[in-house]
Amino acid sequence: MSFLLASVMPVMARRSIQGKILAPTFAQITNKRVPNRSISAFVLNQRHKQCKLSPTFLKQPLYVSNKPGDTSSSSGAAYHASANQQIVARRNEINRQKRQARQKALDKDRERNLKLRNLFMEEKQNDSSSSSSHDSSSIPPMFAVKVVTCRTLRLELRMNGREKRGRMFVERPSIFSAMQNEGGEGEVEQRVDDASDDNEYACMSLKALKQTIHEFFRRLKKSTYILSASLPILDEDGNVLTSEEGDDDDQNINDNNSSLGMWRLETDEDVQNAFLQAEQFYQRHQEENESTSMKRPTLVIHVTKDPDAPPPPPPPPYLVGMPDPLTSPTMTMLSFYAFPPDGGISDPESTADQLKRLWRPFRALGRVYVAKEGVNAQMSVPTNVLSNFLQCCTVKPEEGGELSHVLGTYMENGINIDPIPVNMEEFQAKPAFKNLHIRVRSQIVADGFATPLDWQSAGYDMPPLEWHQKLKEAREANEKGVDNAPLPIVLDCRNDYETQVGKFELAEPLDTENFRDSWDVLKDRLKDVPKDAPVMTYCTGGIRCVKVNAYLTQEMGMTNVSRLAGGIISYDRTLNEQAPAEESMFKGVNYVFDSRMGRRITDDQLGTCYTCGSKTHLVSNCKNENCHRRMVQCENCVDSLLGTCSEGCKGRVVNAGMVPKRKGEATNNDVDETRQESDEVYTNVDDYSSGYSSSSPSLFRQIELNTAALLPSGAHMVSGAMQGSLLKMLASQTSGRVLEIGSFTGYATACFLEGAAIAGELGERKETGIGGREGGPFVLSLERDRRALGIASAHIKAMSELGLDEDAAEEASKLADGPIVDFEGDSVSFTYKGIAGCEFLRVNDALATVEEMASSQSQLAPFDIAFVDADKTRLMDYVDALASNDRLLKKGGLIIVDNVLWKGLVLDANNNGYDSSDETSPTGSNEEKALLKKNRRARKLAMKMHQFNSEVVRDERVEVVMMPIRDGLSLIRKR
Ligand SMILES: C[S@@+](CC[C@H](N)C(=O)[O-])C[C@H]1O[C@@H](n2cnc3c(N)ncnc32)[C@H](O)[C@@H]1O
Repeated sequence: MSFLLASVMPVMARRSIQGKILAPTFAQITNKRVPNRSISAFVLNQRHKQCKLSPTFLKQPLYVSNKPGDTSSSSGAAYHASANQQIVARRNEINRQKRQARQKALDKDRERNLKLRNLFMEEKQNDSSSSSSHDSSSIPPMFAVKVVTCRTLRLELRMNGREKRGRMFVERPSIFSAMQNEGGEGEVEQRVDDASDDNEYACMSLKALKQTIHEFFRRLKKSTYILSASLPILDEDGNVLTSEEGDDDDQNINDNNSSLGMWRLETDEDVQNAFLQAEQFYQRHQEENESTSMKRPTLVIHVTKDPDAPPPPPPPPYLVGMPDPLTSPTMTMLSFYAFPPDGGISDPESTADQLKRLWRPFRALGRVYVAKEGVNAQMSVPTNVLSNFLQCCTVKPEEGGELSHVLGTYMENGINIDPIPVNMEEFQAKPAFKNLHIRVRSQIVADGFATPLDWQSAGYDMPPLEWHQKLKEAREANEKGVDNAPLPIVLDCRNDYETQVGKFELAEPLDTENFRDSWDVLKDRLKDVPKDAPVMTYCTGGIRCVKVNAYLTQEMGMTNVSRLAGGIISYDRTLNEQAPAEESMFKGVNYVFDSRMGRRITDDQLGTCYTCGSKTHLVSNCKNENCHRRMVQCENCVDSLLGTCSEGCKGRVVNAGMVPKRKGEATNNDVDETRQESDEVYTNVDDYSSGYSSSSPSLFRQIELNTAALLPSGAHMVSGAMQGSLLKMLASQTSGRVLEIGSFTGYATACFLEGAAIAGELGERKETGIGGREGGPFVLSLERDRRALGIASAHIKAMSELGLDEDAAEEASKLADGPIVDFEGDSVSFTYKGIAGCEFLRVNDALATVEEMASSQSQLAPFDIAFVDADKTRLMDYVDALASNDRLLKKGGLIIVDNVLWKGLVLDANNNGYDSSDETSPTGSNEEKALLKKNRRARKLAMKMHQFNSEVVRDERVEVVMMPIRDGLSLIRKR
């Protein structure tokens, strides 16, 4: 009977089935206190112990270990790690090949440019030494070629600017002089055979000419065209006249109208003849004109659409007559997922490419995951092409469809379409998505299973109206107290923050922080429940319930399992469309995963404000970008805490120049539309200064996102964009040797490494090559937490292999799927841009290691910068160790200490000191002050920080500049 009781728990119950508090009040949070004395005793003991435990540093081998993790374990984590590794390996290989090809092209370009530059020099010399009589030996070593494209090609290939026409230079090999001298055109045929080695010259072969043209007009590669040539038309000063747009009428050229002085280039011989004619024309012109602007032989090449080329295949029927998506007045939000049968998708990479190609014409935006098991998409599509888009996803191959093996009938419950399209202006002001990201993942919903279940067998897919009826009946039976009625167990399979603001009546939240945690909760909840008990599950769009119900039926043997078809989104829409008079059984807000963060279904306020405990329906993310906590927060607290989650984060935003959103960036606001703020206007100088600082590369943002996903409680510790950019810039001004104390997830490490590489590239490269312990640009980062190190090293691995931009960010984004792979061993090393070394060292206690480094005679070359960002209670000890030894930190080197403003609380510490009477009787009428004072630990640490600041500024060995950036950064220069 207990499960029946649980299943009818009152909607507003504050405890979940796990007994967890649904949303802690501020008092609950701050009541978790650690007795003061035990903190300092613990620190002292640890330090004492760890000094003895940390002899490893000097024995560390200099080795590079990028080996993949152990996948021998049979756990779900191992399975996904191994699947992920395969994808990662493949992606890496593709990227490596792309990089190689890019590099090859660049090298070729560079070589060519160098050659041309030399030829120009030669030309100049010839010019100044040549006599006024123009013999063939004074012919400049380059031809000028004017390339003009025809109108059809321009339109077809959307060519613009310099792609329409342009001038290029091609080398004139010595063979040309020989041809001229030995009888001109008639000899050409013979010459070509003799000069087969010279076929790489654009003036000698059609292939080489086309290749050269492609280097300038890259889009031409996509079309079939013909080449024709003509001699230049000169004005009276000998300037080559530019043809007007439209001169190069396709018809004229296709007719090969020799009266226009053009001739087709179809063979190598044609090409050589054309260039010979250009040269003869040049010589004649030189002889006839004493002074002329024509500097070198010039040929005009006309590129025209080939009339005999096969016509392009007809567009698929769903594109025929499609309106221009850019003219759509609204955007429609939609979502769908598919689990194709028979082993799913055999090649997710190529399916992802196919989706990109097929969806490009619709100008759709969104986030799409493709994995072997299927596709999961959340998108915004211009409403005027919505029906075309839907057709593209579902139409059969015989009707021109290409996606029916992946989507089509395998799309569970079709496509969930939001009934109310978003006005385009509104959408642009606050875009739900900014791009179309189609990403390959090991799973479309990370579940943590060792082997995938059969997703085709996942219980009954209950239509929304039937679901509605069932819930109504259950509510009635519950109210009447009908004992024997088989009340269903209604399970809300979403995470805790989603259920906090809205759920179905009678539903029990699983209250997980992560979907992967669902299985233990389900086992526990249903352990005493008969196998045939009715279980109804739901989630936002239905995809998670496919997995939950597959688990319930296949792993737990439940026989009467159903799920809400299309999830809450479909329920909401169906009820509105088909039974608008019915009262919704879902109350509150349906949390959604785009920047809207929620759709309000009823006015009920189910959420409990994270900060004050009052009722609300608002969901937001903390405005402190280093925290970004997702939370339920009432309007009053949003106002008083300036959209942050705590006084600490508010302090950061107010007191420090931390990075709020950039100009034009989407905000993750609450669901109340009236509360949106303008992205265009800066209202404080911190926002303004970050908005007008150079933006950070994508990888850095991804490191923040990964940290928020994997180690959310520490997300605020990440240096962040503004501070990170400063660290990078400082490192770039030194010789690039940085000691970081406290790596965490590698944000600052990545910034320093970038700075070190810049320093390495600018400075004189050391004989030793790549920087390392013994010299050169090098970042050594110390950390004790293996989980953090696992993540940090994955980030730096992506950076060293793929750089800092989209590719690296995409690679790093895969980490967010988890699981966290703990760092194994003592150290790992990387090389960035072939010049800067980076090493993570796992230590027991960073201070002990630093002291050891300072006192030993190691081979370690001195550092330029030491970033002290680990434990905050022994800062002066770190400064002592670093200031006392020039072999560890150079004379004149920088010690950078983070968090010196301690959320602004150092002001209190400075003015009032720490008074323990505050603990029992907080004073002051101001609510903000009262809340602050409750945070005893923060205040004690602020006191410590204030003591450090006071001590270090008086220290004769150093000079201090304290910067109010982010949480306060002190630059301490060793005199
Ligand atoms: C504030 S975070 C570092 C953030 C990082 N520097 C960044 O900018 O992204 C502090 C890190 O120091 C580590 N840490 C704290 N005390 C330490 C100690 N005594 N020895 C080594 N690491 C320590 C913590 O595990 C944590 O990962």
